[in-house]
Amino acid sequence: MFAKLVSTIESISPTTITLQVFLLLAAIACSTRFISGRNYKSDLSPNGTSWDGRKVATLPYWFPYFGHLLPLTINLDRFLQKCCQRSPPGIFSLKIFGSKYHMIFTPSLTRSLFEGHSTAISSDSVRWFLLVNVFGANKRHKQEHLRAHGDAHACLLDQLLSNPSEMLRATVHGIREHGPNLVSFSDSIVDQNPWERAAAPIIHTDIITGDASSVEISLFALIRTFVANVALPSLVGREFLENYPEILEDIQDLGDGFKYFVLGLPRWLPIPSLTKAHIARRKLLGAISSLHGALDQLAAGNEANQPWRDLDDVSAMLKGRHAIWNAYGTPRDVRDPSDLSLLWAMGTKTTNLIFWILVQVYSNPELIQKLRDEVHPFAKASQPSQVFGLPEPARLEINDAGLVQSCPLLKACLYECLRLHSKPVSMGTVQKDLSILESPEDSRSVNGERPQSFVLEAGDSAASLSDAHQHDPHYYESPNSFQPGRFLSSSESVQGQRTLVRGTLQPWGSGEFACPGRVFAEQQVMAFVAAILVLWDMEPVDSRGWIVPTQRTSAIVSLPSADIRARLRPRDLSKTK
Ligand code: HEM
Repeated sequence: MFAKLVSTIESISPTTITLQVFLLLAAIACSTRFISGRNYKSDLSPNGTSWDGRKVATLPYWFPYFGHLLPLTINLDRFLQKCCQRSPPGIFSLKIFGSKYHMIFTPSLTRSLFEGHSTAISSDSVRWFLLVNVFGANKRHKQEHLRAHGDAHACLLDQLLSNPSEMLRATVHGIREHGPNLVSFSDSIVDQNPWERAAAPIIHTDIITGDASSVEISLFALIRTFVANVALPSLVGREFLENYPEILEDIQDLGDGFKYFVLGLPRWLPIPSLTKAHIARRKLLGAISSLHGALDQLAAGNEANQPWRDLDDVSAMLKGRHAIWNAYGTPRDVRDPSDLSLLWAMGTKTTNLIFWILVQVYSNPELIQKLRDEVHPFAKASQPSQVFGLPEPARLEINDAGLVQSCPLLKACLYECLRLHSKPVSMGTVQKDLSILESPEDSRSVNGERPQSFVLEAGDSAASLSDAHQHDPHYYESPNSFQPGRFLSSSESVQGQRTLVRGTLQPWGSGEFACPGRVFAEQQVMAFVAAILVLWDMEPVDSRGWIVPTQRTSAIVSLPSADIRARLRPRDLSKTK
């Protein structure tokens, strides 16, 4: 009997085995697709005659257990976009590794979940997942992280949501000091500012006078490096950037590997941006660890160790969290990644956003004039008279509170750029069965039927895909064009101004988990943009005029897919009001 079995197996050629395995897999895939497709159709039809308490339909998939993993890995953005187009109810589910992920892209369903059920949804596991997978925390120390997290997060909120925060004051001080030196007109690398060196400057001279008249630069490189150089010291102190001059490249490399970290791809895969992201993360964590070591020395009453000398300008937020972690005995491999997540947030999201606003605004001469008129009372540039025949740099005054309170058009440009160029995501795990409800407005806009409610079960995960809503023509007319006016009220307020109306846009995420840096981010973006507007004229080098670059996805705020060259010249301040 045994001999017969062996001879039968031996008689099967490897080609036959491969074919049989292939046929078996194809049969499994086809039947999985058939069954999941049938379930999808039945879940899409109303629950009996009722639109209430519906199950969320899971999109059909081919492979059991892995579910939608493959198309998500191949092209995450494109796949999610197609899923949204296929899902009339504004919500759909995906299966990954046997778990259910509800994806919501209708504003009222998002609000109903993240604001209406904030106690029934937890972001702890998502937050921990990102801290481990993206920022390199040690997964064995989850309990230690959870013990200190409440206090460390409260310290962060306390500092970032206070108005004006210490970090905003430091940033505005930096903008005042360095804004007039965005480009220095110096052709010696030694005399150029770090942000100019990153932007490959070429100085153009006036044919008649022979004087330097404008500087040609790579705009994204200039703005990113300038903003980061001015803003990051408000968090980690100036010495951090002096001791680690390559920090911006490392933050950028970490950002480029973000999606691979999220997907949990192993380090050895031959993907160049994944390898670079690992190296960058190790260097960044090393730099933060060194700073924490110096803070430990100070806390123990000693001198800070080399290379640190003066840590007075390190933010109260960073020092406060450091003290909290010391009190809890939180291990280094949890606290360093936590601070890295902050450094990354500050070194990418606002820098990218400021670039997009400047490109959109400078490409519209009428808009730029309106903005300059609006910000004039709160961002004033003046030219001091020459001393001993030497030209003095322009002087800048900024009233950040005035900008935020009284410049609705500038704020509308900020929100319109967030709508066009950001992909905010809120995620959480459902803790107990719950039901989320669509608003009548959304049901009219999205599916033209009566409002529906959906049931989510404990243990499922849920995420809001605001990007789909941000480009939905049901909510935003001509959704791909830049129209800041859509965020302004149609009538004027008592003070004779139109006011900002954010409507259903939620660029900072939703509910309790929304971005804790939102107040600070909005204030600093407005201060940077206003300062550049009042100090600098800008024109594109491309003879076709300003061309807003296409975007490539980065976590939250997109990157331009290619940089653009622009010419900067200081504004003639004698002619401005
Ligand atoms: C244009 C600028 C920014 C945008 C569009 C933005 C947007 C977001 C979004 C959508 C989230 C996820 C919220 C959620 O889960 O619902 C988030 C989280 C976060 N953001 Fe921002 N953010 C910006 C700037 C900043 C800045 C400047 C900081 C720090 C100073 C910051 C710190 C954080 C932190 C720490 C979290 C995680 C919150 C948590 O773990 O609960 N963000 N941000």
